[in-house]
Amino acid sequence: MVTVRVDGLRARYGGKLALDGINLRMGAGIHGLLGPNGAGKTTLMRTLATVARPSEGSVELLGHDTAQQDGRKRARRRLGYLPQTFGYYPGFTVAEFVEYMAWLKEMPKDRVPEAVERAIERVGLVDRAGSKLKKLSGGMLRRAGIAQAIVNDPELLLLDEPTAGLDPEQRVEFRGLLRDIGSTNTVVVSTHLVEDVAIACDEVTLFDGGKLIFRGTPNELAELGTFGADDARGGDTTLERGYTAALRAYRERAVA
Ligand SMILES: Nc1ncnc2c1ncn2[C@@H]1O[C@H](COP(=O)(O)OP(=O)(O)OP(=O)(O)O)[C@@H](O)[C@H]1O
Repeated sequence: MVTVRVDGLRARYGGKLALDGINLRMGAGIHGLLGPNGAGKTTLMRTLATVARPSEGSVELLGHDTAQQDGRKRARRRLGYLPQTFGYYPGFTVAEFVEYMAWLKEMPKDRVPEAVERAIERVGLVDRAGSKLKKLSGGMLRRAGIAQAIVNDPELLLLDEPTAGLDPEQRVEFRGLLRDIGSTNTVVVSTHLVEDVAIACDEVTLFDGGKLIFRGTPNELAELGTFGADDARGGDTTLERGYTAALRAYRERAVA
């Protein structure tokens, strides 16, 4: 089932196109968004989260047309979003923060306490549930951010650089959580880390300069790198070389 349907999406900041003619379909599973700085990943995430409005094109989420106010409202109740940088009240505890976000998502009141407890447990922060956010380490704060994103059991989960600041053990646990959620729901993860994509994602979408330049499985991206195995500049793994090869091929085509 298609849960994300994007057609002819353009996003402009002033005169600059941050996303240029994006067409995309996604369903259940884990989808990785890759690309160099400024490729447009965060802009796409913000658009899917309905925080940013497209300059052109249409975005349908879980069957709701986000051009309509009512469609955005309905979609928001069913999605979870971890922004790259997120605002919070530093004096809130982890539990208060997750509860507050559940309230913003208009969750039924009687479901909130159990949902908050479960979300905090799933990110491994039970022993810090009563700690103020300002006292948390960067990795713990990010886990609190993930907890608020999943508190409503979102059918569409959008995570912008979720592994930034997580240590290796937390990364492994986080990937387990992603697999769990991605087995039935749509998860979109933006990352700089090619290895995160290799291990966790079912599908990779690569962007450069606001354009979608590759879509396929991690294996298909890695295959692009097998021809440059002796070219150390392309990366240390076949996936890194595939990533570099896809970017180079696109840039060569764009110049020609
Ligand atoms: N608020 C803004 N005002 C003006 N330009 C912006 C704004 N936000 C993003 N841009 C521009 O839009 C383009 C896409 O940026 P975006 O943050 O979506 O890329 P990204 O792939 O997430 O990059 P990064 O990997 O560095 O986070 C860039 O050229 C960026 O400079």
